[in-house]
Amino acid sequence: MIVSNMDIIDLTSDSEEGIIDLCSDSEDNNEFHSCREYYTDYEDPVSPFHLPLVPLSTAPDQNIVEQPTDIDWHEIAKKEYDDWFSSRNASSSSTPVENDIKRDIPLSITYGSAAKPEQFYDPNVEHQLPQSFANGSFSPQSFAPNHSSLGDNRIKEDPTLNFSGFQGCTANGNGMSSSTTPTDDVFVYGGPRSHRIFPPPMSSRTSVNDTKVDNDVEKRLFSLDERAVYEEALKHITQEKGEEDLPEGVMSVSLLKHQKMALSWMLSKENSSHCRGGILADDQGLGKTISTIALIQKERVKQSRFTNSGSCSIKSVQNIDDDDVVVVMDKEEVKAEPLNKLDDSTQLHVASTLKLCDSQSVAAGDSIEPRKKRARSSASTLGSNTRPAAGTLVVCPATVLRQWANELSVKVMEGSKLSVLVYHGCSRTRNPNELAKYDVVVTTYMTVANEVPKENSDDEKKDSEMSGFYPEFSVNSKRKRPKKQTKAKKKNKPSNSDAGPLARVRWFRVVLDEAQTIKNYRTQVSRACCGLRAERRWCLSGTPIQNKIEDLYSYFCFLKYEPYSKFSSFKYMIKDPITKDSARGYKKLQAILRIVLLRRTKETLIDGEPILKLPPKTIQLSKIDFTPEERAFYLTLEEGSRQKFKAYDAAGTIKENYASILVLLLRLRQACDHPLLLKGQESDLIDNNSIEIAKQLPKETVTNLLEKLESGPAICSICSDPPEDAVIARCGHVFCYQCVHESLTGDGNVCPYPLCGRKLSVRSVFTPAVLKLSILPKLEIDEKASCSTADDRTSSICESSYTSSKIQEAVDILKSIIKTRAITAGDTTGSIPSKMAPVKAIVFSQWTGMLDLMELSLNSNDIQFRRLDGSMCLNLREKGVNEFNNDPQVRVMLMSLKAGNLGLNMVTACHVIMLDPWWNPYAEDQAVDRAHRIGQTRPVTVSRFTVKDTVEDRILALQEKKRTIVQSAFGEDGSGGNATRLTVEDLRYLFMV
Ligand SMILES: Nc1ncnc2c1ncn2[C@@H]1O[C@H](COP(=O)(O)OP(=O)(O)OP(=O)(O)O)[C@@H](O)[C@H]1O
Repeated sequence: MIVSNMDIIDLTSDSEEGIIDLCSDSEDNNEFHSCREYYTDYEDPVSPFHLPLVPLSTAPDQNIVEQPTDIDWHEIAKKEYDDWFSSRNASSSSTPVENDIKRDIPLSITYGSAAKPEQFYDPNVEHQLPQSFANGSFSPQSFAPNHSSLGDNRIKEDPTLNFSGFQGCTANGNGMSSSTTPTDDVFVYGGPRSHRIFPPPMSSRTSVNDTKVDNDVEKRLFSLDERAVYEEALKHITQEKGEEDLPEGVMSVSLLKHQKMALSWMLSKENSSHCRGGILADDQGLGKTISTIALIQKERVKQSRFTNSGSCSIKSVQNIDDDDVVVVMDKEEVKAEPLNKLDDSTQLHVASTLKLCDSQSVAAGDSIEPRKKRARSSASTLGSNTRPAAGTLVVCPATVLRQWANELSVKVMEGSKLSVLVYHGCSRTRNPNELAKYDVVVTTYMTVANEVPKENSDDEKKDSEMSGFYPEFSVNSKRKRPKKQTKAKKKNKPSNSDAGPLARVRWFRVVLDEAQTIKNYRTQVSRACCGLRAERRWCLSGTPIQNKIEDLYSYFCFLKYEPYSKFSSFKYMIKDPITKDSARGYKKLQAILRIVLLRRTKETLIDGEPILKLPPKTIQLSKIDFTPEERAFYLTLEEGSRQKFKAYDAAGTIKENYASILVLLLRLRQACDHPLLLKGQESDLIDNNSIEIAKQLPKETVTNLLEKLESGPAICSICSDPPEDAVIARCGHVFCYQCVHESLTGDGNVCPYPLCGRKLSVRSVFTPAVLKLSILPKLEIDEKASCSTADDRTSSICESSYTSSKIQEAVDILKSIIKTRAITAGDTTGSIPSKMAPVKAIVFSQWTGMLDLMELSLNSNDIQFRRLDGSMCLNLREKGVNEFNNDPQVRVMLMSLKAGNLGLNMVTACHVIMLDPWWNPYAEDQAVDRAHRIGQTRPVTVSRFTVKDTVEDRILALQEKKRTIVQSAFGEDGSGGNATRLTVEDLRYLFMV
């Protein structure tokens, strides 16, 4: 049985028994299993999906009436028609969509009698039809919508539309009416419930200058854009969801069932013709890294062919610039270096030898021969027009760089080792040929942002800023542009020599780990990732949507998932339908996602069994009471904030004062942790190197920067919160100290502010104290951000020696954990019970100031701990994590939520304490999953702290709202949500106004 993606959408709402929501990721109903059951066991001989392309006018009413299902296809078809028709008529002026389409319309398209029907639809071309249609297995009379009831008057509304002359409506051998269709027929393809209303070809027209008709044509072309998606959906729905495995001796671990399924899906995606890659969106800790390593191994032969001879793949490579030439070079033996030699500036050679076979042997388990690469062109001949073909590039946050390298080494057997280069640090090679020598190159997002130049011109940039979207990156658009334009554009395009090595090779595959890093498509990092040349592209993320549906756009752009990789198309085809009718819009999105996204949660069942036998995770919400002094302090602060908010509200200036209001909220949130957090610790953040750099700036610049930094509330563009320990970059952008340090750690030297992309190092990011010290003889720090709310009664609680209620609660829990004798790990996963392991805990806070205060309390209680935050260098972070994982004396890990929530494996902890709630619940989920993941053998307890009757209670409620949007997009619940950043209503709620 063949269905279209759109059919799925509609069927879900009518849900007959046996028809399951294919798009949902039902927690108690495994989708693959259900799909298989349905499509093999359930036959619907008069399925709407067997619909031929039928002129509406040929459909007699009785066909509709006689349908054996309860679904009124006629009514639905009518509605579809209405929708299509009204949208066609909706806009007469040029929309961004139309503009895009105009750009993309081949100049050769002509109208009138010269029109080529195949521009729109060629019924004689078999591959355009659903299988059943092509095979003639459909029922010709079934479901032909009743044209008469579709309203001829609507057709007549637009007299310029003359559909006569369509010559191709025949379907050989399948019983369909083969008559030439006269005027005013519209053709329905894929079932009357389908959104696929393919327009007929244009008929006699005399002028191409008729704007209105041009728009009509464009609308039609536009709708045809989704044909490929539709056809892909057909494949994915009928396709058996199988499992793939690797032969013995390739990986050092056996793939779990869901990982075999992921491997099968990834293979099918990589070998499909439409969008070669996708989004693996399994929950954190389900093994996305392992599945990806398995994929690399499985496709190793193809990768080898690609890197060896480039030419075999060049035709299938998308986004190839016309100046690209695949170059193959000599490959030398790769020498081994131990993993522990890795430091920030080291390129790591993990494998001892390159062992690749020439033919299909890896998958089949044949012998693996050392690979020798032929030189087709020597490195010295590489000019700006040449790009060596390289293997797989893994891009990940700096924190997990080493973990990736480690997994690539440890999870692969000796005989199948991959050569791995950790490409990171200041002394990394500048030679692209070096990168091409490795099977896998692992790098950071910042390195990519640094090396892959943005390719849109200033005009485009301006246009983007004004219109809110980016034109397509030139790697993509260039392919479609006529040659003349390409030449003209060339002067705006950075030359190869401007780009770093990452941009100067053609990758077989690019994998973005923690792909939510690129969710803001305006950022340099997102645009740089899109600019990488690759044949296959993957996003790995347990939380691909964090705030809003637009988060997906970045991934679609990176994946070149057409037509949604253009913002205008994304908006028109995805965003707008959700705005207009969220239930239907989300259903469509689910279908679109289904083609490129595989998501299983830890609750997913496979064949009735849990996807993973993890020990249970218990979440305890600890509602803490303030002491009377803390309450008094908080109430004073709250009342002041509420009054200010009310004043903004009364003046109708909430939106204008958004940043100020966030600061009010920030203070309330911090007061819940410890009153001292309101004070700021800037005197601690004085870096002599930064002072030296600031001293070299003109005094006027320093004054301006200082003025901007102190002039008023700003929002850190990295975490979208008012900055903790605000710092200003040389280019004038303000961030949290920790956020920008995290972003620039190691080698990142691009300003992370959207659309900025200027070179930046941590030393060129200044605290107010640094700026002042660079121009003043001695520090005169303004204490205006001090604990000014404190009166005599409450001033004692604004000291670092004061243990706040939250800290006390955390310390009490930690003390009780430490008292717990080391326990034998349970055997919940079926693995061999581990030896006696001490009970350990991870403590998360979003503020480094709170971690500082926790440190003081832990020290005074003789609790050994380690710490990880965004301002630490990678070596220290890795050292801290290793010691926590391996030293039995170290019982606590203090982690910044912003820096430590991604990627890390910390299953030695079985207790997680979240000191403060964050707006985004997914950041918290990710943090918790450092401990609750494969390898965890003990039940995990999560303690989430909130202080009673404070803003924190209300944040928890807002978190739930945020979850709605993600659940809606993935079909994980029935409602449609629209949680984005805080709305005015949210703010009123938070301030209880
Ligand atoms: N089949 C397996 N056998 C043994 N260990 C496994 C297997 N699959 C995954 N693991 C281990 O489980 C842990 C989590 O796996 P992995 O890091 O691949 O998950 P992930 O989905 O990428 O997580 P995150 O989203 O947090 O990055 C790792 O320590 C990994 O080595």
